[in-house]
Amino acid sequence: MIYTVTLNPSIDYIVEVDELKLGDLNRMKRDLKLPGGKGINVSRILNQLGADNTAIGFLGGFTGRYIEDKLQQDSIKTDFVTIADDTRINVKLKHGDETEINGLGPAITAAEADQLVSKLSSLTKGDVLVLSGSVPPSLGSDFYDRLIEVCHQAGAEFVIDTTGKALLEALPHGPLLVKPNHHELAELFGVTISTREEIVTYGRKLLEAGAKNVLISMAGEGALFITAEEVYHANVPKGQVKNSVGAGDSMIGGFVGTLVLNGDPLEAFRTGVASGSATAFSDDLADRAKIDELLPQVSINNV
Ligand SMILES: Nc1ncnc2c1ncn2[C@@H]1O[C@H](COP(=O)(O)OP(=O)(O)O)[C@@H](O)[C@H]1O
Ligand SMILES: O=P(O)(O)OC[C@H]1O[C@](O)(COP(=O)(O)O)[C@@H](O)[C@@H]1O
Repeated sequence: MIYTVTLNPSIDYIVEVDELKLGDLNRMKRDLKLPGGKGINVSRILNQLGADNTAIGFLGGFTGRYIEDKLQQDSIKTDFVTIADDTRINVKLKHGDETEINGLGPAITAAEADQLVSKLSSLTKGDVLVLSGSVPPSLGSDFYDRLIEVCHQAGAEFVIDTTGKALLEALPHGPLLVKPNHHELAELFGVTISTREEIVTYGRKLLEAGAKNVLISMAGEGALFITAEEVYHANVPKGQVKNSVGAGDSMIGGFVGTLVLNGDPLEAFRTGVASGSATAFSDDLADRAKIDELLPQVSINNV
């Protein structure tokens, strides 16, 4: 079983304006509310691919209920801890460009945090825990360490998609997959990266530090898959970008779902790229039909 963990879910409020006038009244051209948060997005893609999974984490208040309802409408299995505070709302402003304003997240009590850890007591060998997104400040920056320890004791695998110190500290515990984008990779090492060779150099450092598989996504420039033996590049299909929020999460969902379903890492890479692009070319996250349509357009080359 795959479990996705979203410690900090969100309603993604996507707002489109023709032109953004700061300090003035702007009227929306279009708006859209989506259940968001990185692990939740991964679960939505896993469901499209038919990979059995359960979404867990913290949800609270009217915003939490909205997300829970939406996930149930999509027949996604959930087992969230209900918290007293409201789940956050993240604003995604589309004004020719995309500007994101993400909330810090709700207050989570020690008792609520313990409840989440207890939910993982049934974790066993063969399970995969996908740890995705930011950690609400009230939980403390080392909360992922606690979950990784539970995972380790159970002999389960984990994937981690977060940034900075939390990601670096998770590497020695051997994540099945990490997927920074090329900007996050540069930030992680405090460097500027301008060539593919440099991306490979720093991507390899993530392997050396303990990751089993490394994907580096580069938005419209394709993606790299770095393993202990090989480096592969995938192109991205052509299409009109509608909304790239959730493209990275879709890539992780496509990769992990395919790896668990058929065990072929290159097919997992191809499906990951097709899923990311299918989301970029959709208003909401990708659906199965769009992923299947794009799959034949993704080719993978050894570099
Ligand atoms: N402009 C784009 N055109 C085609 N595919 C895209 C585009 N932006 C994102 N994608 C797809 O989504 C994947 C992840 O996107 P990226 O923006 O790199 O991740 P993140 O959302 O984590 O920053 C890419 O590898 C690609 O497959
Ligand atoms: O937890 P964070 O880092 O604030 O990220 C949450 C945001 O990331 C998203 O999951 C999208 O992530 P990606 O675009 O990286 O795939 C949104 O749904 C959500 O608003």
